[in-house]
Amino acid sequence: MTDTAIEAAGLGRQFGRRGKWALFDCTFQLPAGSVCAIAGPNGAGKSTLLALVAGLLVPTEGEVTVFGTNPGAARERLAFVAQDKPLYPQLTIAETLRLGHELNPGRWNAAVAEPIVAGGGLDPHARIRNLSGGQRTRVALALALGKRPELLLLDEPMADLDPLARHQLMGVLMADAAENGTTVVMSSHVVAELEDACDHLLLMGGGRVRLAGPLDDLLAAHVLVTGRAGDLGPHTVVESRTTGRQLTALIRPNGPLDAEWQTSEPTLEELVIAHLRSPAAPELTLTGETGTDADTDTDSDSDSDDTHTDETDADAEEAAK
Ligand SMILES: Nc1ncnc2c1ncn2[C@@H]1O[C@H](COP(=O)(O)OP(=O)(O)OP(=O)(O)O)[C@@H](O)[C@H]1O
Repeated sequence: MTDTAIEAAGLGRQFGRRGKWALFDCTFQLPAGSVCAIAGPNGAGKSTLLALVAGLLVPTEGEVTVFGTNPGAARERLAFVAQDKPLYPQLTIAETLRLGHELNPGRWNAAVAEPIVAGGGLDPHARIRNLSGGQRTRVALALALGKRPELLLLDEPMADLDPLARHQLMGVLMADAAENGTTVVMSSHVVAELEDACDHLLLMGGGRVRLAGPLDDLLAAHVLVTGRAGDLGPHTVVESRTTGRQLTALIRPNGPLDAEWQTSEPTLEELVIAHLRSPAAPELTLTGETGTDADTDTDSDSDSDDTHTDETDADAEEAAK
């Protein structure tokens, strides 16, 4: 038994003949039972990280463990909804859920999976190939939750859902996670969507971890300051903008702030956007347990890895397992 759901140490992955690093030097810990948001710009390495944690990709360097073991050995305990939602197109929805049952003997819970499908008014006899993108997402989420995973990995799960479906399925996901203590890791570009749901944040950029830790601690480590343009002295400036004589900056205070600054705690959106605008800002990893932190300054290749990009029957089988 371990209290850590995911531990990555120096994790990295290269792709293609030119060996481009999609992810490198990735080190973080996620406590079991957390709901973690993964944010970051396109190409930041979010999907690569999720595929490594799911055991669908092998690291080029470093290591990742899931519940203290390698991801392959933890396969039964995790479910992964990949960005392209691989499912068998020729099966019906009912056959897909039956396959989920057969591939997860002793774990499968139809009472969780079936209402998710029914909630979208889907005909169980409809074939996957005839479903819309959002309808396929609903089936993929039903398959993942029906498996009763201890770790649920979701790569932009809500991207093709309408606002009502998004709201309803997010509610189902969070209620289910709270009831069962499921660890959830979810990437999204809609930061507002993550704010209410998540208690941990992993902000990626350029293949690296930029911010990692409990969300409240990360927010508390930053201050938005406004005042007459002046010296921010010993503080770490993540991003600053000047309008006339007025300066607005997101900083990490190193000591007391001069009383002349107006200060407030940033929202998640302000924190993420400031870091996205300033890719060279120092990284920050906080660990809730110890309260310690590490604050460090610090061509696309078309050769593809089939495991990661192609919608194959193997991917569909992975999704059902
Ligand atoms: N199979 C692959 N073959 C070659 N390069 C790849 C492959 N998969 C990812 N990459 C590259 O690795 C980098 C990270 O990609 P990844 O899909 O992990 O980013 P992401 O943060 O999920 O992006 P997005 O927000 O657009 O989904 C990108 O530069 C991408 O081109």
